[in-house]
Amino acid sequence: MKIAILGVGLIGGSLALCFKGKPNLYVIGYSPNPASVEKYIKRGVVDDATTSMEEAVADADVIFLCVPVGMLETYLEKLSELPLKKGCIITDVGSTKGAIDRCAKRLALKDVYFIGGHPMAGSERSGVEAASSYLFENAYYVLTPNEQVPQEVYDRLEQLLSLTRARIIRVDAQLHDEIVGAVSHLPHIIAVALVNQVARYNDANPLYEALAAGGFRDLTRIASSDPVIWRDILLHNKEVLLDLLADWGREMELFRRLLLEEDGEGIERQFSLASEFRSRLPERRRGVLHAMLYDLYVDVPDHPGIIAKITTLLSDHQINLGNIQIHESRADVPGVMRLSFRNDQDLAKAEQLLKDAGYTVRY
Ligand SMILES: NC(=O)c1ccc[n+]([C@@H]2O[C@H](COP(=O)([O-])OP(=O)(O)OC[C@H]3O[C@@H](n4cnc5c(N)ncnc54)[C@H](O)[C@@H]3O)[C@@H](O)[C@H]2O)c1
Ligand SMILES: O=C(O)C(=O)C[C@]1(C(=O)O)C=C[C@@H](O)C=C1
Repeated sequence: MKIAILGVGLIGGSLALCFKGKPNLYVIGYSPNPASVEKYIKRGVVDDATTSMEEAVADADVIFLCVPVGMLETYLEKLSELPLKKGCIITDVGSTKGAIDRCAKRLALKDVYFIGGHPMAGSERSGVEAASSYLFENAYYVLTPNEQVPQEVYDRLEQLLSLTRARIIRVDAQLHDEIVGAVSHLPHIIAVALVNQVARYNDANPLYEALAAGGFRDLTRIASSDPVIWRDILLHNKEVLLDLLADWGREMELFRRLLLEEDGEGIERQFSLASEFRSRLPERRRGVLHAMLYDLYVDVPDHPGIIAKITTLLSDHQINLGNIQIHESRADVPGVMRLSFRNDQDLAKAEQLLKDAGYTVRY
């Protein structure tokens, strides 16, 4: 089976890594940029790569469009003019589904099929450098086939996507945009607006930055997401987001009123309601981010070589580190290192070792 991936970035690269090396699968990547093509090959995420879209899609059984949402329609239009293998499935990974779904209907493709797709997994990072074969593990992967897609075709794509170890779910394209607007797009807007609000205060007094601790960081990780990717997503879900922002204004107004009236009970009620709903959210046991479930934090003094000391201690005891992050590393300020492990046993072993070595360990 030949799989063509157009745009081998975070998502395209992660898909490629899920497929590459599997029996009877051949993965070819496409980018108009020769330097990107070279990079895909050098990093070994694809079997081959090319700057020719014609070559990438010729005889392909499945084509994945993994470019920014704003480019998807242009790509689909280009594909509709190329000779493709009969029965070929074209799918995308865009974070909005309505517009591309309407485009596919308009193009009325012949002998090939379009099925919209959207893996509900990602990161604030972008580019093939951030790709991982674990990215989709246990995450939901939405497919939005229209009524013209035969069941057999849908099943073929579903079977291929089972290699991502994601949970495939079928959703209407418009409903997808409404729900994902609320659980993904609106949160990105809020994170960015909050960071920008604080950044303005920080211009006048840099103490804001110094005191921005866990709460601010937890809530705003996604504010570091790629500006172009998110420009396109927001513009392609405009109507839904305008309604959601109006609703958000009402949520904020409620808090304003509770404060003005010094309604402590009302404030408590809001926190209890939120906590109750949040505790019901399914745990996101997925690949790279799955490692978050096995995280611990170590306070690290500002000593030269401290990172090497900790990682050597762990590797000397055969403990595999999934990920490592330094949260603060300014001179004279103790830092916090986040260590992510792949399983419970490694986490427990690491905790004991680090404590025995005199480090302060927290969850
Ligand atoms: N980032 C996420 O968390 C996430 C999650 C699910 C779906 N998506 C969707 O996946 C798609 C890709 O996003 P990503 O996060 O992998 O981004 P990315 O920036 O990592 O990858 C985008 C790819 O498209 C290519 N590209 C960019 N502009 C192009 C252009 N003008 N012409 C041709 N190629 C171009 C880039 O070279 C890169 O290979 C988007 O449609 C996005 O909405 C993103
Ligand atoms: O985890 C993140 O960083 C993400 O932004 C992932 C996320 C999300 O909002 O959940 C972002 C965009 C996608 O289309 C799907 C998933």
